[in-house]
Amino acid sequence: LILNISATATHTIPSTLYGYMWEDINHSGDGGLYAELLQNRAFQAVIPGTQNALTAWQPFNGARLSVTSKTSGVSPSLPNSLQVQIPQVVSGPIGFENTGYWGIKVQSGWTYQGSFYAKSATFTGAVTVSLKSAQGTAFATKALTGITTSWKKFTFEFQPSVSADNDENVFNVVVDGKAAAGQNIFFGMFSLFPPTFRGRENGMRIDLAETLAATQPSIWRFPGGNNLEGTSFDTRWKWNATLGPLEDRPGRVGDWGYPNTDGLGLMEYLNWVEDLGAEPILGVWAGISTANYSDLTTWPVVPEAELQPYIDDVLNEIEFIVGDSQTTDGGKLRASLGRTEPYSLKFIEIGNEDTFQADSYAAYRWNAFVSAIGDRYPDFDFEFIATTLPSTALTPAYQRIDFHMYNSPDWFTSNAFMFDDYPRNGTKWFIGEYAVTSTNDTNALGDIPSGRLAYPTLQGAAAEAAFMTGMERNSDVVFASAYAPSFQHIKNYQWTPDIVTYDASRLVKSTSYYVQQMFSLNRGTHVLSTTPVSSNDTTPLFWVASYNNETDVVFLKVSNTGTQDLVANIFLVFPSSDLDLQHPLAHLH
Ligand SMILES: [NH3+][C@H]1C[C@H](O)[C@@H](O)[C@@H]1CO
Repeated sequence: LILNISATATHTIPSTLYGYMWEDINHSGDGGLYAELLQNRAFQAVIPGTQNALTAWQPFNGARLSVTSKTSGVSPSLPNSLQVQIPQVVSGPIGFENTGYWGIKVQSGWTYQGSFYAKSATFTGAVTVSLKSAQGTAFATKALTGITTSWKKFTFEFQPSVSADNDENVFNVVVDGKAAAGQNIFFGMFSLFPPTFRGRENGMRIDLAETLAATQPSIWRFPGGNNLEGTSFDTRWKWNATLGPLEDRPGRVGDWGYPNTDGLGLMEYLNWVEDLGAEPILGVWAGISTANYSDLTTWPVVPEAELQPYIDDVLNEIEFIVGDSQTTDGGKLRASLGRTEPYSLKFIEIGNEDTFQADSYAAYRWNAFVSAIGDRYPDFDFEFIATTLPSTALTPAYQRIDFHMYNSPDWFTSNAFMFDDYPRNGTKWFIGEYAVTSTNDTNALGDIPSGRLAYPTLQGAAAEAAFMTGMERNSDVVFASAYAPSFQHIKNYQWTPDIVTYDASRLVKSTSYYVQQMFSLNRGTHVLSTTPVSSNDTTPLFWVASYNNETDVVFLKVSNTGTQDLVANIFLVFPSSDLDLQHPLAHLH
């Protein structure tokens, strides 16, 4: 392949071009990026007496465990407690254990910080907590005393003496059998954290956070995705239920079939986005919930006459994020939670993938939210992003639209040029979710036997790269993009493929991860046009040239989607007329 790269820059490349879409799916948040080690830590969003109320908890040495709301909970937001009944006849330590999110990493030298609430009408003895292997080896232990008849919070920290050689470890809680015989003890709101990314309290798991940060994302779309929407209006993601002390966060049943602790809440997300140096793309709830995936047309929609409370909710969420800490309620609340300075917020996405209820989106929902936000915040030049079909006419007309692409390698390669002749009329696209999901050209979201990918593949990553060259070349109309979904806990997931797969202590970066990293780390500021001057067949090759006018570097990104072991000799040819030594492109890196 011989390419002519023009020395004249075409358009600028927006700084927001590469980043992530994020929602708690596949235990990407709880059990993933959010560093809490104990699963079902506060018995949130579970029904006492049902099987899953005790998810991740198990008795030790014969204690009888049950989740109850009959006794007052740790807080109004956390009505459920763990009731531990100690048999009449028992000797030795007795209690219960948490098995974590399918394991707990035990690392010597780490300081683990933990807490729990306890009360008992009769028992006043010591409670001993420890990290233990499944075989009973204790790595770290702490005894706590002072249980009273009313809830009391116990905090502790400990350092494992040695690292465990696997993740089959438990957080073990015991009392002395003789001292507790025949008695009831109640526990609630457990928490156990390892060290976190940048040491942030209630923060992120270091290895996973570093993996995402290492791709230098410049946008972070959150909190969803379907997980924004809720399986009912009342179980939608509620920004104000994800703030403040963990005792004040009720949690919810997420849209992906497991309870969300909401410990990774709005402020944790906004702090994380700042740590990444990225722009938040805030998804706001827009009046539909995902009742069931089998029939998308039945998803309930808030009638126009009942929309105002949800609009007010969004206005208050935005005030919490950007409001003045002296003069606005939202800003004062934010300051009271430790953040005086407003967060930066530019992009607001109205809803998520609202293509199944496009009529109500077009008829009133889009307009209602955009107008209300614009009226309330006239001085903020928010960029509103629509999430319905691009063909849907909206009032006001959308300037930016989020469209999702999950398809086969062939679809991505044959659509790599879809934006080359897209009208330049001011409308800009956010490919807010995309991935090669299947080798099946006619059913990209089927099951594995029908071609669905369990994990990203080299073929898929090369096809994604081909498509990305098109997005970058046309980044005057594609202002942002995000592979999705991001994370997958190998022990419990709902969607494949995903860009990073992990368990309690290890992670695997996929081929698609490295493609995202390559495109994101090697960014030009301007696109350069190219002309192939070779005669041989270039169909399997896709490329984009760019120039960074700060570092004075020319980038040429090439994807070889060919199946043969095609060797591409790439010669960068500059027309001699352009090659005056003063020209910024003369110093080729
Ligand atoms: N159905 C996909 C589209 C939706 O927005 C996400 O929640 C899902 C996986 O990323």
